[in-house]
Amino acid sequence: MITTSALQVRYGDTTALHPLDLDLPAGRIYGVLGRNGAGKTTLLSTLAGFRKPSAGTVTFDGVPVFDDARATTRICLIRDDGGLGDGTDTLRDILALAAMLRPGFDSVYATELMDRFALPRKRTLRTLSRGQRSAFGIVVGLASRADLTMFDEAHLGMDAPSRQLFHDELLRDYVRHPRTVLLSTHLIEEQSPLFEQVLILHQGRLLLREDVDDLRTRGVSVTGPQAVVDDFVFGLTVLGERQLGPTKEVTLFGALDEEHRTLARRYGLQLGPVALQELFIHLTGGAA
Ligand SMILES: Nc1ncnc2c1ncn2[C@@H]1O[C@H](COP(=O)(O)OP(=O)(O)OP(=O)(O)O)[C@@H](O)[C@H]1O
Repeated sequence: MITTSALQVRYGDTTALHPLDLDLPAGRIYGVLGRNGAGKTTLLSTLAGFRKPSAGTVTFDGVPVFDDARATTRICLIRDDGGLGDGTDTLRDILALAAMLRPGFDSVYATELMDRFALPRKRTLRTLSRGQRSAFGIVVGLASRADLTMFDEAHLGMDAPSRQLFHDELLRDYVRHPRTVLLSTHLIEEQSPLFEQVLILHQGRLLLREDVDDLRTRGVSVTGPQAVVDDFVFGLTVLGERQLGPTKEVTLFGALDEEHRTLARRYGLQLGPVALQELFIHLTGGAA
């Protein structure tokens, strides 16, 4: 269990995290969402013990994470910049170092992943492309098998097939070796199938924490002939709309009451799930 108590982080005059009390039980995959500057990187790097809290505490199974190897050897944070040295080491050397430092590191699995991502072991990190560097970070993050594994926008620059491989591998390895995973991302629709629970940060505060399945019920899409849909949604909170010829799809915020469900059936309107991204945009203040 990772626990924060009145955790606060300031950079000079900027408060990146307002006092935050959070318990994250082990053995789940959490999505950490938030707009630019919401505090995601600050939170993850503080949970990893990379950054000292300005106030409050972070503990992992009761051990303070900052400057305590009992906790930090069990935690792995992969950042969008890789964070794997100055770039002059070869991938082979970085993997050897990770194997030395991390008690759970699986070198056989790392080799398997290196092949699957087609990464060249003898090259230095700085000679890799952006996407290859990210893929290498993913290899280190997965093969570390750390009890708390965090990926902070770690997929940056990776192409769609590589990201798919990352997601498939994460789920496959998570089932074999359950651990706590935090994924910070702006690719909400793409990564949401991985999440069990979502944390939304907004302006340095925890705006929402909810199981993904519950979050999805906070909205509904309505599809049907334009005029009928327009009548139906009058007075309701519209998040977005799409038109395809005479058919219109409107995304609504809030669960529909029984009266509206009956009306929808009567008029032959289709009700469906809503994209998490649309809910996220609405909850964090709209597209403006
Ligand atoms: N080293 C720093 N010095 C001063 N302010 C900082 C520093 N790092 C972050 N901040 C500020 O703290 C706030 C939170 O930043 P953080 O990087 O945690 O956000 P984020 O949610 O990860 O954003 P993004 O999605 O853009 O990566 C922002 O207002 C940011 O400008």
